[in-house]
Amino acid sequence: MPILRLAIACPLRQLFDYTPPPDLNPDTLELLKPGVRLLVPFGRRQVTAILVETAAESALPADKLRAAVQLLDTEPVLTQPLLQLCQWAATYYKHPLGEILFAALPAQLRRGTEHNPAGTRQWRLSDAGKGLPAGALRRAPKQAQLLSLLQSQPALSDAEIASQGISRAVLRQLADKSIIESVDSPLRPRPGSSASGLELSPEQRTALSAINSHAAGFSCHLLDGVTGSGKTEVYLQLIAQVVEAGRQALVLVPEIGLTPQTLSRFRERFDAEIAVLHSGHTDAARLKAWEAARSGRAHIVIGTRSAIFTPLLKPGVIIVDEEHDASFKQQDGFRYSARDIAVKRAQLEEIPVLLGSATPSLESMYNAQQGRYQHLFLRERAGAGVLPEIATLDLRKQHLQGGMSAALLDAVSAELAAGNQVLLFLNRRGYAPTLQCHDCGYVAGCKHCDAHLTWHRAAGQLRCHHCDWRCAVPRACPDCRSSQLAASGVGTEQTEQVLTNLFPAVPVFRVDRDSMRTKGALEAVTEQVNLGKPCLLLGTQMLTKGHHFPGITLVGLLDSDAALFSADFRGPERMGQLLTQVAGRAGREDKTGRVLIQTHYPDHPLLNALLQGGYQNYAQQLLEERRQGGLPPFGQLLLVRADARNAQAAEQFLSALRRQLEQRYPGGAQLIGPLPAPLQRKQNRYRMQLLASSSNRGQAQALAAALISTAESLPEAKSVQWSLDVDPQDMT
Ligand SMILES: Nc1ncnc2c1ncn2[C@@H]1O[C@H](COP(=O)(O)OP(=O)(O)OP(=O)(O)O)[C@@H](O)[C@H]1O
Ligand SMILES: [Zn+2]
Repeated sequence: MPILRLAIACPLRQLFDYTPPPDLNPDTLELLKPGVRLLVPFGRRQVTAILVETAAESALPADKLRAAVQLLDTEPVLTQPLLQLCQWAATYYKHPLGEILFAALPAQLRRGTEHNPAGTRQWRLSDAGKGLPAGALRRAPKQAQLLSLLQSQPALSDAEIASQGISRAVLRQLADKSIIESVDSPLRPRPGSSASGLELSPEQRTALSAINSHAAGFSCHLLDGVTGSGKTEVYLQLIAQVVEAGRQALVLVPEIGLTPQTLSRFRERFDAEIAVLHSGHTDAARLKAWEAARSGRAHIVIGTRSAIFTPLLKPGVIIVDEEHDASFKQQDGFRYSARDIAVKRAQLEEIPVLLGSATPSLESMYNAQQGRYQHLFLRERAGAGVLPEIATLDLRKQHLQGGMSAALLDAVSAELAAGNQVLLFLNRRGYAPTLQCHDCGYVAGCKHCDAHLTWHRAAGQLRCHHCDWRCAVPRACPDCRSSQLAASGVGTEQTEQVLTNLFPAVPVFRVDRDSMRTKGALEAVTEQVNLGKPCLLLGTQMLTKGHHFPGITLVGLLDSDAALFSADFRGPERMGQLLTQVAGRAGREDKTGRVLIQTHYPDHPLLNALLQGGYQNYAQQLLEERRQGGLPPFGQLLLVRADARNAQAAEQFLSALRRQLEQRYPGGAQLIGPLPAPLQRKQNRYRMQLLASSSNRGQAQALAAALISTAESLPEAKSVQWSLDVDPQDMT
């Protein structure tokens, strides 16, 4: 009997040994392939487990080994390369494999429901079955009937077999005799499955053929194309080729990029099955999409971050759109980068991967410069579009209405009068970021976090944007009883009100998390805007990605100052990306566009570098600074976070961790901290950090392993919650 080495969804970084279910007959032992699920006793419960490998013996004594209860699958739910990918991720991110594998499964399969891909599984004759003569198995008429059916047809589904009055028992009997075998419905090439694409520009053609010249085997390409340069068109034509060759394309988009507009662009182009994986879907819908991907029925799989773990029968290409986007990094639990995992997956699946962006991350830029990725450029806008002119508006000493200067408002009204559309960007929702007492200076703060409360005027509430705590707006100052409570700062709700008053004749569409909460709200706005009539679009980050509004000729950025003074070392990179992406919404077709950036610091060196040199030169300058600072991509970072009910406990844990590491690895690593997190108290927990950096990857991996084993052994760990973030993106 083989020993089954199983992964179980629990925080332990180990596999668990079991013996096979006792009632499994010897012929079905071969069903025990890595990637199948089993039901096993675990403590006093029964849980679902995934077979990772089999072994001849176990380190446990035989009487300590427990038997699995039931085999749940006849086919592995995770493909071999995917299993390998998860194992790689467990090692790289130092995260328990069981949790990673179970996160990769749809919820229903995690719970241990038997997996019966009804209607999708197909059966065909095995080689042994093909060797049988017509009319064989005469003594078992039902078996003979199924055999003869399969002798006349290449494959039949479960449903088709059942419709012939043949029971599952008969099917099992033939399968057990290895006369028939199940096939996942083969993906057939779909020639002509796509409506013909646009005629590519020379740059687009060069990019596409560069990717094609590597089509067999692994290769990684960075498609670095200015906003509106037709990157999506390159993806679509690449996907068409992949689908026509009978393979599947996996497309990752940022969380807010998976808009109905994006999807309809794919649906219009392809007469192929598209599976969409999105956290907003119900469990049942997710399972269906996942199954379509795994069985090979779906030709195209589109999803956000976690879709990178979707099993594919015949992968042909992986595309990561807006590869710089922060939402590709998971910020809690299993803290992985879907972009980095995409590259690893392509390597394991031996297929090309394409990372696309108008504002590539410094990591990808550097990888391209080092020759690890092939750098492909689209320097011009596609079709008739030209890149917009960008200028700053000095806010100093200006009178502002709803956060807008007279100069900006003049520009807005001129565009509207000319029949054009305007987009205004303000990355702050609510009416005002703070409510302040004019008499004593009191500022309303969250009870549970070190943060100000945002005033949501329409709702009559103050809300914490960190923990979502809410309370009614006080009538008087809680400190001095004065009634002089006033808004300080401007949020989208306030700007919307000002715009509605100033431009009563044009519709104002506000797009932020509050106004777009209801299903279909964003579609409704997009539809209105695409009618092309003059309108004002006002929004947060939600408006920056995946949107193509051809009628917009003016983009205004209301407040760019906050981004200039970020505490995070990635702040300048994010600012450059955000400004470039927002600006890129202007003048996307035949109309030329203009961008106005409001700031109190028109001479700020970062702003000037970006506006004068464009994102490419700006990024180059930032890379140089990172090199000098030994920061990513030149060094690797590991961030240990700890939080506790009191600040001392978190600090003591991290100090102890630091001391131990210094003793064990003198001179091996640079450690900074423990330091308070930028938001030190959140939901009544005190948060501290210890940052470790290393100049090479091998060393960083060894250090990460040491961090984990040391932290797990510290007695101080009992009173804190802690986690390790490998390649942290957000240091808050
Ligand atoms: N070869 C082409 N000929 C004519 N028009 C094109 C061509 N390629 C793309 N376009 C058009 O140009 C516009 C912008 O293209 P697309 O949305 O693909 O750009 P993008 O680079 O993906 O944009 P983003 O800035 O949103 O990342 C679209 O309307 C598209 O239909
Ligand atoms: Zn709070």
